Amino acid sequence: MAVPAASLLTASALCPRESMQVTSSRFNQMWVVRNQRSFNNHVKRVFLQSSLRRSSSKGPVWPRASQSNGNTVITTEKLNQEIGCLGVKVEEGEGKLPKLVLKSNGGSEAEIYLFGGCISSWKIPNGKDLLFVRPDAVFNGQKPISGGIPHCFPQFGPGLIQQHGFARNMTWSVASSGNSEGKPSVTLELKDNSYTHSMWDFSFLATFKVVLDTERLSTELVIKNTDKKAFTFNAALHTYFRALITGASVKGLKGCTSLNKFPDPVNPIKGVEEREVVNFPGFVDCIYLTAPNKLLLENGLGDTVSIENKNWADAVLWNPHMQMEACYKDFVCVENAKIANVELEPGQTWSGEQYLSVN
Ligand SMILES: O=P(O)(O)OC[C@H]1O[C@H](O)[C@H](O)[C@@H](O)[C@@H]1O
Repeated sequence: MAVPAASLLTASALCPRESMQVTSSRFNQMWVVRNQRSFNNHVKRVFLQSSLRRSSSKGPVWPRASQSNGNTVITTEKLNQEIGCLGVKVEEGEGKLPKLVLKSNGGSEAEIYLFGGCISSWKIPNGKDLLFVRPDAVFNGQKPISGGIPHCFPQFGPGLIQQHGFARNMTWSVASSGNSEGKPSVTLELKDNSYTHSMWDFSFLATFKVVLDTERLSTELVIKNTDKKAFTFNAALHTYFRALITGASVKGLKGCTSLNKFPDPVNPIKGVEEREVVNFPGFVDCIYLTAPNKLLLENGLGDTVSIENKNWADAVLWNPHMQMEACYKDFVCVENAKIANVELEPGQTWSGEQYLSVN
């Protein structure tokens, strides 16, 4: 299946600083004046906490553009000066965690928490947020954000390290930002540190590029082996879509080999999906191997979301049903995944692209 031509690369030009300052500096100044004190306090707190944790080889590292060691304290103003540009700014999010806010010329919006490199919101021009954050999600920089598009890396799990890996549990830094023809973009990055080495003893560079178009949210995850030895990993984008569970369904999985993790997640039942349209009548936790590059989600709220990908070989459907009684009716997870291990020799890269869109 063809992947949309709207390539991530075409939107990669950095913002011209001069035009960025003319267009967004007043807004940023106003925001900085209003928020700098509490935000800086948060920055100091995070820095102190992470310094303490670093001494015991644990915990997130505060991000910095042009990061060398990740330990430098940076203010909102500085962060905005470094990465803010037309359609991209830094704001204080839930729990005072920093988030990037992207606004396209076409009226769509996205929010990305640096903690977890997690896209928490994707609003199409009519204001509907097509992503979902669970009501029990915490924004304390300690636990992964339960919602939006969390990363599962370097394992989907279950496996030897924490469920879904550590990437959703660390603070990513901002490598660059840009705006091409009204489409804002940011590239986040995550590198190994003592925390990751304590679980998975390899050096890596993960970059995550996000481009927001009017009706499309594109991402590209690139994993590079920066070690001297080969490593293997697997990964997923654990996307939570807002939905009405009784009306939600996914098309495109018929014929795929399925690994049904219900009732025993450690010994999934192998089968073949025979349904044209897969819905969510109860607990669902199922891996689909070699899924097509395009799935269609009817979210039950009147939207058809196209979920396209390049190189995310597999898919996962998940809904916890009564295990999460308070919210299971309001979302489904349709995840692009790479379940089989990818092996990377030193210097090699792997990339996976995801394109979410509505008509
Ligand atoms: O609660 P989490 O760690 O975010 O994981 C939530 C779920 O994610 C995936 O979809 C897995 O297939 C499930 O087995 C898991 O329970």
